[in-house]
Formats: sequence, structure tokens, C-alpha cells
Amino acid sequence: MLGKPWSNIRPWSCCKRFAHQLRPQIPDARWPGYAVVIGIEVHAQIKSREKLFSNTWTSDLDEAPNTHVSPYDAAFPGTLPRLNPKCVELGVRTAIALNAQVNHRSAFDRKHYFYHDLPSGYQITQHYAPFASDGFLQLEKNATAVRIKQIQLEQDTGKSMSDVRRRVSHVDLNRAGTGLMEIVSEPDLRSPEEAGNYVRTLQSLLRSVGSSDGNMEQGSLRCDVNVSVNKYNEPFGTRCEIKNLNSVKFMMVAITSEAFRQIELLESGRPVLQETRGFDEDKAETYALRSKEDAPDYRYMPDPNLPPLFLEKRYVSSIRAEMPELPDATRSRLQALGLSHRDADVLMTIDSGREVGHDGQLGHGAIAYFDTVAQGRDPKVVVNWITHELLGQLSHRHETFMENPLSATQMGDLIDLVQDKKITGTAGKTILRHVLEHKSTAMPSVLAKELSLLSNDDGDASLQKWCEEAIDTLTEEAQAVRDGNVNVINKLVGFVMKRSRGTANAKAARAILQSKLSSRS
Ligand SMILES: Nc1ncnc2c1ncn2[C@@H]1O[C@H](COP(=O)(O)OP(=O)(O)OP(=O)(O)O)[C@@H](O)[C@H]1O
Ligand SMILES: [Mg+2]
Ligand SMILES: [Mg+2]
Repeated sequence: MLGKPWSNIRPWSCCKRFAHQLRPQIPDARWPGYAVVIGIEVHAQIKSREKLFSNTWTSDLDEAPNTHVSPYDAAFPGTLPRLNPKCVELGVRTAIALNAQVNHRSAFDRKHYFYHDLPSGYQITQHYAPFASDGFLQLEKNATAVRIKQIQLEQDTGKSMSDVRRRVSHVDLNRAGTGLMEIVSEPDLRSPEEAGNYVRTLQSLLRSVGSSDGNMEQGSLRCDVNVSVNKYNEPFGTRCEIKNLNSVKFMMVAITSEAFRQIELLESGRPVLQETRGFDEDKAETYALRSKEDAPDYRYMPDPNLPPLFLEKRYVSSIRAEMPELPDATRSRLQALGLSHRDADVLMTIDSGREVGHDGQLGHGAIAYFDTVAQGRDPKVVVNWITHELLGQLSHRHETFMENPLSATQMGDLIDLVQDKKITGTAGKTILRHVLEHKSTAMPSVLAKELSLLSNDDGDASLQKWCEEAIDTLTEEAQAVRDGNVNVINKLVGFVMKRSRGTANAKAARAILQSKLSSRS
């Protein structure tokens, strides 16, 4: 039995938690006397192996057209939808990450329109009764949160490509029926930069919970941006919605140019009319697609084949209990360990590039690696070895962190050797290079012995010998030091380091050389 789908409507004024936090308008030198207001509808493809209502596999961009299509996706009469629980689970994970309320009851509506990439003539969505509402996304620490009005599950459409010359259109239904989450923000953003920040923060959040790739270039994250302008501190103006923006950069340019266009209209005494607009990347300006009067009548109706969706509290808590750590919490935890903002950023950036399985399971990223190595060790020393030495050598070899052969246990052993002064830092880097080069699984303490890199007990005697050798070989440099040209001593120290294959203590070598060269003068 279907409930009334519209019984669950929650206008934003009902959003008690944040209603009092409506963002103030912000003056901006680019448009003096005006304020810009932005709200974004993000469509994020759900990272599920199967589509939203059929068990056909979702496709990648490089796959042949129409190879991932079930009769249901092609709207064959008599086929019926079956809700994919994985899409619901990933949606709930997203809702929890966005601090939203997961609604006990939600429902599916048909949104009708005619287009060749939509074979059924309607898209199933949750316009009236979304599965989650009233969330927020914190952009930066202490900044006001951007309120999330609602998150709804819906189907993606197919793709159509027109061949104008041959006057035909090609339709590819691979994408038809793939699960999307539409994440609708309240009009809380106040500048193009804030809008860019919002989308980037949302992207990394979706990736960290494994619910979407969030890749704008590949179309797994698409934004419709609503922009309005008003005289500073007056009520909001009429919004225009800009569709199909495929990069954060273009989105920011589109908002800026749209704000100027609307201000120009108001300045010349003309009203801004509510419309849907496109963005011309070459001209860097928006253009009208359709006005409010031309807006299609979607004739929303509850889908008779899908009963309401009931999500029990127990189900939501079980997902909450399994949630991975969210970016904000990770950053705070890393900084509490004494890592700088920059080091935390570097680790988190490598981490967000980690591979996520097609089923949405997370792989082991840089944060997990850091956490393992840092157990019982100085976090700052550990992060230094990971971000400077390891990443430095990997990038020198044109390899990514995913290809790193040095296990966390090996890294820990290596750091201990250096910290306990059993080997020098230079010898540590040599061992690191050796492991990367040979994909060695041997422990660094074993390798240090094999490669004769241990700072051995007769270290002092060897050091004396190498210093003597340096003075005897580099006679001219030695004389220059004796004559008071102190900087030349670096050449002699370099000789000793080379001779010792990096095992010598450079400071001690310098001291010995200094004393030898001053007593001989
Ligand atoms: N005055 C305004 N200025 C800028 N943005 C606004 C304004 N009023 C509302 N918005 C934003 O417009 C968006 C409206 O999205 P919503 O999905 O609710 O409706 P829609 O755009 O009419 O529907 P559809 O999903 O069919 O595009 C929200 O992101 C909201 O924050
Ligand atoms: Mg919308
Ligand atoms: Mg819209």
C-alpha cells in the first residue's frame, strides 16, 4: 500500500537545527552594493556494481555502447524495478557523513519528460519524500556549515549523441538506470570560491565514505548551480539555474559571469527572470536554455511499482557503526598528534587518491599506513619519512603510493634503525632506495648488515682513517682549509661520506677534520 508521497515534505524553514544559522550576506569588492547567493544541486553517481533498480552491472566510460542494458533499463513493457540495497546503503553512508537525518519513510516518484535517452518517458526520483534531509557540510574548521536540504535517490539517464551531418541521433543506454544521489544544498553559499570549496569538500567526503568517485571530468559528479543576486542585505533575488558544468573551475567562472549578468540587468532597471541556463566555456558566459514559462510540466506521481522505503533505526545505526573516519576527524586527529596542517594535507591527499573497489570497499591508503608505522614511534619523524623520503623517491621513480613495495613493518624497522643511530639517515635512504629498486621484502635491519651500512663499533677508528685519507687525497682542499678557507672543509666531509657509503656521522667527520687541519698548520 502506497502512502502519500508528499506527506514528508520538509520546507527549509522547518529545519530547526540550522534555521537560525542562515548565512549572513557577504559584501564583495567585485560587486559593491550587491550580494551573491548560491545553492547547488549535486548529482553523484553511486559506486555500486549494479544499477538502482536492475541487476545489470554499471559501466565504465570506455565500454562499448549498449552492452550494460537489461530489458528493464530499456523500459520493455512488463519489466519491474527492484531496489538495489547496496545503493540504499551507500546513500545512508553519505547521509550520515553529511550529518543528515535518515527518514524512516521515503517514497519514489516518477518525473515525466520526453527525451530519447529516457526510454520509459520518466525518471524515478524522490522529489517529495527524500530518504534523507536536514544535513550540513562543514567547509572548514569554524566556518559556518552549509545546510543540506535533502538527499534523494534517483536514476541516471542514458546518453544521446547527435550526428548532425547524417541527421541521426545515437542512444547509449549503458548509463540508464545507474543510481544517483541528488544532494541539494540550501542557498547558503556566498561566492564562487565558496561554491568551489563546497564541491571539493563534498567530493572528498564522498570518496572517503566510498559512496561515489565524485569525478566531475568523467561525469560521476555533476552540478546544477543556482545563482541569484540582491542589493546588499535585502531579500534574496530570483535564481537562475546553470546546468551541465563539468569542472569546478568552470563552475566558478560560470557563477561569476552569471552574477555580473544579473547585476547588469538590475542596474538597467530590468528584472531577472527565473530560467535554466547553459554555460559557454569559450565565451565564459551563460546563455538562456528555457524560461520558467517553458519549464516542462513533470507531472510528478508516486511510482505504482515501488512501495515506500522504510529504513529502520537499527539498520541506520549498523551502518553508522561501520563508517570509516571522516576527513574532518582525520585532520583533527593528525594535528593532535603534532603533524602540521601541511603534512596532514599531504597524507590526506595521497589517501583520497586510493583505489576504491567497485563495490565501494576502501583499500588501505596512506592514513592507514601512517597509523601502523606511527604506533609507538614519533609521529613527526614517521610523517617526515613518508612524505619526504618515501614519496620523494617514489615520485622520482614515476611510481605512485599504490605501487609502494615498502611495507609498514619495513618502514617502522627502518625508522628505528635511524632513530637508534644504528645507521645514519643517509644509509636509511640508501636502504629505502634498495627496497624500491628490488621490491625487496627483507627487513631493513637485515639489509643494513648485508649492505654493510651499519654504523659499526669501530666507527671511531674507521672515521679517523677516512679523514686521514680525505686529507691525503684532496691535498689542495686540505691546504685551503689550513689557510683559513673554512667552507672548503665540506669537500673533505663529502669525501668521507662517500668513502663510508653514507654510514659516517657527518658532524663527527667535520669535527675530526677540523682538529686535524688546525693542529697540522
Ligand atoms: N534565491 C536563491 N538563490 C540561489 N539559489 C537558490 C535560491 N533559492 C533556492 N536556491 C537553490 O536552488 C536549488 C533548488 O533545487 P531543488 O532541487 O529544490 O529544485 P529545482 O531546481 O526546482 O528542481 P530540479 O531538481 O528539477 O532541478 C537549491 O539548491 C536551493 O538552495
Ligand atoms: Mg533538484
Ligand atoms: Mg534544479
